[in-house]
Amino acid sequence: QEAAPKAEAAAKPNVVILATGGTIAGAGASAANSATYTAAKVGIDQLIAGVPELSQLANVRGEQVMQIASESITNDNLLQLGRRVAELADSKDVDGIVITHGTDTLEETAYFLNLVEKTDKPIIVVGSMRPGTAMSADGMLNLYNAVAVAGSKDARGKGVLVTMNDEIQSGRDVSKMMNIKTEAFKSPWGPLGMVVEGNSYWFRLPAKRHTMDSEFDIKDIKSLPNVGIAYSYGNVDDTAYKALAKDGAKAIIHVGTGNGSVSSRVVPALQELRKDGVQIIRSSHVNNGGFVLRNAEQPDDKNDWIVAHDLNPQKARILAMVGLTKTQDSKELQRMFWEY
Ligand SMILES: NC(=O)CC[C@H](N)C(=O)O
Repeated sequence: QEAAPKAEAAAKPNVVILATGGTIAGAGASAANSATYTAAKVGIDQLIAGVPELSQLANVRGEQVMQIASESITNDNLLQLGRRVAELADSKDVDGIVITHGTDTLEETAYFLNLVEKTDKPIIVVGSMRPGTAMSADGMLNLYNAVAVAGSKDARGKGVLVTMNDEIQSGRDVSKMMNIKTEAFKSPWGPLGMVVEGNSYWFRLPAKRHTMDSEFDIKDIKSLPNVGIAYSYGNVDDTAYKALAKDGAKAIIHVGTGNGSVSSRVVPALQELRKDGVQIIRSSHVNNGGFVLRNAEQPDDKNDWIVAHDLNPQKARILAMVGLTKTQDSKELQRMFWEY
C-alpha cells in the first residue's frame, strides 16, 4: 500500500522524465508573476537540477521531447510522445515514466496514453499552475510526487496517472476544472489516492479498460483522423457542424447542453451529416462532469448517433480518434465509449 522511498533506497527505481513544456517549464519576469509568464522556457536538465531531492526517490534522467505550450499540441506531437513512451516502457532498465506537460491539454494527453500504451509500468503526467520563478511555485512538489509515484511498485497496472496538488488522479477521469488555482485538476469521480512526502496512499481503482487491457496499441497507429468539436448554446445554429464536416471531419463531438441535448435548429443537419458518413457523438458542456445517456434527450438508435457518456468533449475527441483507427462502425464506437 505505501511506497517507502527510504526503504527502496538500496535498489532505487529508474525513472525517465519526458519533458514537453508547459508552465512547469515556465518563467516569469518576477516572483510576483504567478499568472503572467512564458510557458515552455526551462529545459529538462535545469528542471531536474532544481529538485535535488528527486535523487533520493529514483535514478532520474530527462529527455526533452518537445518544448511547447500544450494548447498548441498536435496529433503528430501526441503520436511522437506516445511512441517514445512505448519505447521506454519496453526497456528493461526503465521502471517508470514521468511526462511534464502544460496543463491546458494535459487531460487529453493523459487519456490518450491511457488508451494506447501497452504496459503496466507507471506513466505519470504532471504539470504546474505557477512557473518555477513564482512565489509558492507548485511544480517542484508536483514533479517530486510524480517521480515518487512513477518509481513505486503499487502504481503499476493502474493506468496513466496525474499527480497535481498532492492528489493521484486517473488520467482517464481527470480534468482541468479551474485555471487560476493550484487546486486545478479534479475528477468527477474523485482522486484514486494521495501522495504525501513521497509515499502513495491509494483509495480506489479505475474501472474502465486501459493500457494492458486496452485493444489499442500505439505501435499500430500510423496517424489520427480528423475529429472536430462544436459547442452548443441557446440560439445556436448548424454553421460550425457543417463547416467541420466540409473540412473532412470523420466525427463531430457535439458539446451539448445538459444531457447532451441538441437544439431543434441543429438536429436536421446532424441527421444529414450522419447519412453522409460523419459520426455524431453527443457530449455535454456541464461544468462538473457530464453524463450523457443513450436515447435520453435524443433518439440515438434512430439517428445512429453515439453518446460520450461521462467523457468531456475533449476526451471524447481523443477516444473517437483512437477508435476510428480501428472501426468505422457506430455500434463498435459506442461500445468503446462504454468500455473506456
Ligand atoms: N499551467 C499551464 O501549464 C498552462 C500553460 C500553457 N497554456 C500550457 O498549457 O502549456
